Amino acid sequence: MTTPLLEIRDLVAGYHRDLPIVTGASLSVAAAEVVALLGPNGAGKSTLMKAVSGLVLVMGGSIRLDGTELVGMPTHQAIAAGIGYVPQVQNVFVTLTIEENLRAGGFAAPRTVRARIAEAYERFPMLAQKRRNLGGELSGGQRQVLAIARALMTQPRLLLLDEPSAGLSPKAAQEVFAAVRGIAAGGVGVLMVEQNVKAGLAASDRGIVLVQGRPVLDGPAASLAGDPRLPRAFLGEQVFAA
Ligand SMILES: Nc1ncnc2c1ncn2[C@@H]1O[C@H](COP(=O)(O)OP(=O)(O)OP(=O)(O)O)[C@@H](O)[C@H]1O
Repeated sequence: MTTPLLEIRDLVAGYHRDLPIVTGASLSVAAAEVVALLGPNGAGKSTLMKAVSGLVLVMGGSIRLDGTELVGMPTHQAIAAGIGYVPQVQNVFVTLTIEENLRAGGFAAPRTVRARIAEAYERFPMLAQKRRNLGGELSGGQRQVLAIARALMTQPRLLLLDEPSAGLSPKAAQEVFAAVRGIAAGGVGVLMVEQNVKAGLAASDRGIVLVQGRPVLDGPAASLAGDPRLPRAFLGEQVFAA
């Protein structure tokens, strides 16, 4: 079997040493795969993403990207190793132009910024059209696209998206999901937290349900969408992986 792009084993992480939020999570993401990370409010989805990005305390376990251990790496090193992270809120600079936002996203690799911006404009023509507009002038969906394009400026191998469809109309959400599929088609692995279970799974290859800090279901998106254990897990019932 080939090594997955991201391999998390027995991860324990949180904000205080004596209060783990992620309580022993194991999961993987392959290159070119979109994985939806689902689960009830407070399950620890965002905390898990932050652990991969080096933004919270890791008390145990391992997080490997293409075999390289990320635990203990500061965020800038995790980015250099191939992690791209789009947080749920405040993910664009509202007082900077679109082009300045992209430039800021490429700070870690200044020599390739121009080429990356050209790529971003090719992938997302809307950003090229609005390059001189401020981030704060974009619609919600356009902001998400900018936030994703900004994260792509460092050419990540794994993209972590925290609720990219939050607050968007169904049409805008579909546009963001289409962009995500396009990015994965280029070989990038995507781990995406989603509250919108149906649309999130429809845009993903696989789904993982996190409850109280650990995955309780993990399977192909299409079969998980119709799995009766899915709503039960959200309601707090104990479910067991098949
Ligand atoms: N900065 C923080 N300091 C301390 N505790 C926090 C912090 N951020 C989140 N938590 C706690 O961690 C737990 C999990 O939060 P997290 O945001 O990871 O859940 P989630 O599954 O992403 O939920 P949601 O869908 O509501 O965003 C919650 O109990 C929350 O109160």
